[in-house]
Amino acid sequence: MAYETQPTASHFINGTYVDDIAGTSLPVIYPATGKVIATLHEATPALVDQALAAAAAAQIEWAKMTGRERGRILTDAARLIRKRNHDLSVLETYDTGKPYQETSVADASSAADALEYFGGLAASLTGEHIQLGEDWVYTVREPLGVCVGIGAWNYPTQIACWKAAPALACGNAMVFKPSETTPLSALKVAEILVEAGLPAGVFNVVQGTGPVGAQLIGDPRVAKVSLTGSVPTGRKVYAAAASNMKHVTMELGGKSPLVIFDDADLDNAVGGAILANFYSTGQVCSNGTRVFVQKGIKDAFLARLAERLKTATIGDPQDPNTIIGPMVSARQREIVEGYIAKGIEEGARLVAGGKRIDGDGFFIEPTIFADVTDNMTIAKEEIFGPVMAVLDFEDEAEAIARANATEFGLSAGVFTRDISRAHRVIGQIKAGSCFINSYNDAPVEAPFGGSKMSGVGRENSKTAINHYSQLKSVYVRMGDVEAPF
Ligand SMILES: NC(=O)c1ccc[n+]([C@@H]2O[C@H](COP(=O)([O-])OP(=O)(O)OC[C@H]3O[C@@H](n4cnc5c(N)ncnc54)[C@H](O)[C@@H]3O)[C@@H](O)[C@H]2O)c1
Ligand SMILES: CCCCC=O
Repeated sequence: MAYETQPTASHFINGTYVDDIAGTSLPVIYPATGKVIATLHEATPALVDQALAAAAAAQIEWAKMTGRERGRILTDAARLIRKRNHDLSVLETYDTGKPYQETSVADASSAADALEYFGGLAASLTGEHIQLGEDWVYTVREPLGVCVGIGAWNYPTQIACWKAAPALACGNAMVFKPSETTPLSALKVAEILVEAGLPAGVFNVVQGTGPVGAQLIGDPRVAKVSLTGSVPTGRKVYAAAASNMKHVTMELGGKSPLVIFDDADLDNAVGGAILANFYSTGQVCSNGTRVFVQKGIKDAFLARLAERLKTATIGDPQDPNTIIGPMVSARQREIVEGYIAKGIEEGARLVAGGKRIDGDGFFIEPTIFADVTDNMTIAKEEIFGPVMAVLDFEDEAEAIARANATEFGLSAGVFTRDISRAHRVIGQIKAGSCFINSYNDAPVEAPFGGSKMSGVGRENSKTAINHYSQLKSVYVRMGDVEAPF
């Protein structure tokens, strides 16, 4: 990769880049060309052990610092990230294939938001005083210890910081394992944190596939595991963590509903459906991929959608004019193609896209199916690609029942001008992150996460602090102890 600010080795442990060529080779493929742009190595068991030992040692001193001191380092790192937004966005685009037009506004900047927000909170993380007559209890908010973060490939920089920022603010240390598909960006986050003053060992990055993640989770030094990934991986990670009673946060997949009523503003509804399906080439966990459109607006909705889709430039993701980039990998594109074939086979009406775009990169056309029914595979399973399923509905009660008929519960959206109906509908949908006349906003100030099979716990907001700290209660008796004998 002809890119001067790329990371210089595979892992970042104890404040510095390290490598061990004994680890299995991990080629990094640029999704837009299919070419190998870097070759990293998976962490060997010895390197994983080294990272955990560094984290365990560093955490003790890090937790002794005041919240204000810890917060200042995190906010300084946020400033550095913002200053280097261009370079980090170029790197994120190499890592993921997502268009620079997106990475330059949504990835490094979202990471900086998290560091800034939790850096700001760090000084105010306190316990409370509970008066009980003349006795009293005080609580102390303590860090958990060493936390493990495991990332998916769609938002590598953001995921690293959504996990690291609250963890570090609370006085924990972290070992982060990025997805093996997108290993580059988290290394730059580690480098910047150290440049901002983070003590060596507090944030470490090790590369690898599932077994590296499994070694991290199984280690007795680890107190908490936060995973962003698919439901099948979530089941394994949750089970492994549960056997040793570790804390968990699970940010998993979804098949979220977006309900568009007849009275919705047409262009806003179409815009919402675009944001809910084609951003990041459809590789967004919270995407509203089941688009329920009320019968009266359906034809106008599909026509306007088709018109707007024609204006989406597909191509070189480093070109600032490109709107839709490639899928992250050849494998992910094959999965998406499999779903498109299934949609056609099961009788959905293909109204746009559906084909791979010839060339070396992993490009595929943004795809829209209409006349989709609830029992079709494309309406039931997470595709994680640019495939929108449009389903018809008649009335509100039907839309709510069908929206909830899924094992997932990550997100949901509703478009209507009737604000009472908007709240009534969202109030009945079982999902963690919901939108009214909008879609896929994820400000750091608001909790983010899913219900049902989509996850456990929440990232972002003050709530995340509860997932990276625990309370110690101390009872103080002012009088004599009355014992039974
Ligand atoms: N809810 C959210 O916030 C959110 C955000 C982004 C992506 N996702 C979900 O992530 C999925 C796509 O990402 P993906 O394909 O990288 O997911 P994945 O489940 O295949 O992998 C996620 C991570 O888990 C690791 N892993 C795999 N097996 C493991 C094991 N046994 N032990 C420990 N770690 C293991 C992988 O190496 C990777 O780093 C989608 O389902 C998407 O919805 C969810
Ligand atoms: C909108 C941010 C979603 C993160 C998950 O993929």
